Amino acid sequence: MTFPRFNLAAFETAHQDARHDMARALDHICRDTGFLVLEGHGVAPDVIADIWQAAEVFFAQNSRAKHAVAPPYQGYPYGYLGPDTEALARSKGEETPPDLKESFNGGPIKVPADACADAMGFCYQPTLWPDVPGFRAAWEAYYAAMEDLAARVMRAFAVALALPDDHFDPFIANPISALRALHYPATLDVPLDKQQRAGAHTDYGSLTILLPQPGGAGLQVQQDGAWVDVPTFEGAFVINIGDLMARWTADRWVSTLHRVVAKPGQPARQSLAFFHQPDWDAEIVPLDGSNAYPPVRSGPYLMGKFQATGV
Ligand SMILES: O=C(O)CCC(=O)C(=O)O
Ligand SMILES: [Fe+2]
Repeated sequence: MTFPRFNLAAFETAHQDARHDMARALDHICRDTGFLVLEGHGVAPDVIADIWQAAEVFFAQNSRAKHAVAPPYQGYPYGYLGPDTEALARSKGEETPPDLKESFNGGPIKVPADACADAMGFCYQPTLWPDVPGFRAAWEAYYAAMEDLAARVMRAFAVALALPDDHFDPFIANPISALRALHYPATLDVPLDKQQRAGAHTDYGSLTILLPQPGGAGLQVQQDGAWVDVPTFEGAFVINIGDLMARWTADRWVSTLHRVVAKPGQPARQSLAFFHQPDWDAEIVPLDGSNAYPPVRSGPYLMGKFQATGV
């Protein structure tokens, strides 16, 4: 399969017929694989290089330094998760050994003044900043760039769904997205049975913006029962649809099962995943007017999903 690509800047500047054709192509991709390579994103190379390097420095620290920013209690959504703490396949009810990875997680930079108590107790808990020079500034700059980019992608999505381009704007005024830096240590031996770098799962939210290790292999999507490699392109992101968007579109669009495969002798791999999530109170009702799914609020929906993956 040739992996679908979409150029956001070309879409945004296209006129009438060309724009319509691109929107149709985007709709097809989201119905078919729900994964695409995003070009023309306009994120400044410095913003990417700075967070990439800050994450490398963070993960290169010893375990004690990393655990200094571990979640203070179980269920705290942010901080450092060491090896043996997460198995993503459990979100699909599959019992597997823990994923061969470690991660650092952070939440929204701005807290709205009227956030409710449940939101304050979950997604608006503070990000725990590691003692790595320049980390916080690099992280916040990248997070802000991802928030802007996700809003632009949501506009393209609206057009692809034959809606006004600002349709989603009121739902993503104060998004509760999370940013996750991932490090997959080099694999020496054969992993345990069913053990992966990231077990097969779907993402939870509206869309994910992934920056994979340049030239690195391992991310795979399931297509017709087979695992297909996702290619990496220098300077491009990988975008995928999450469960909430599939639900929003009444399953017109697919939230595709994916994993990061583990094999013996792999070099270390790093990636950054931005999980875009509409405002806590955004009510997600099927866009086609059907009753395919009852309404859910974005925040409680996310909280419910979050609980299943700890080991
Ligand atoms: O690291 C990657 O390439 C993908 C990770 C992923 O799918 C996730 O964390 O949800
Ligand atoms: Fe994922």
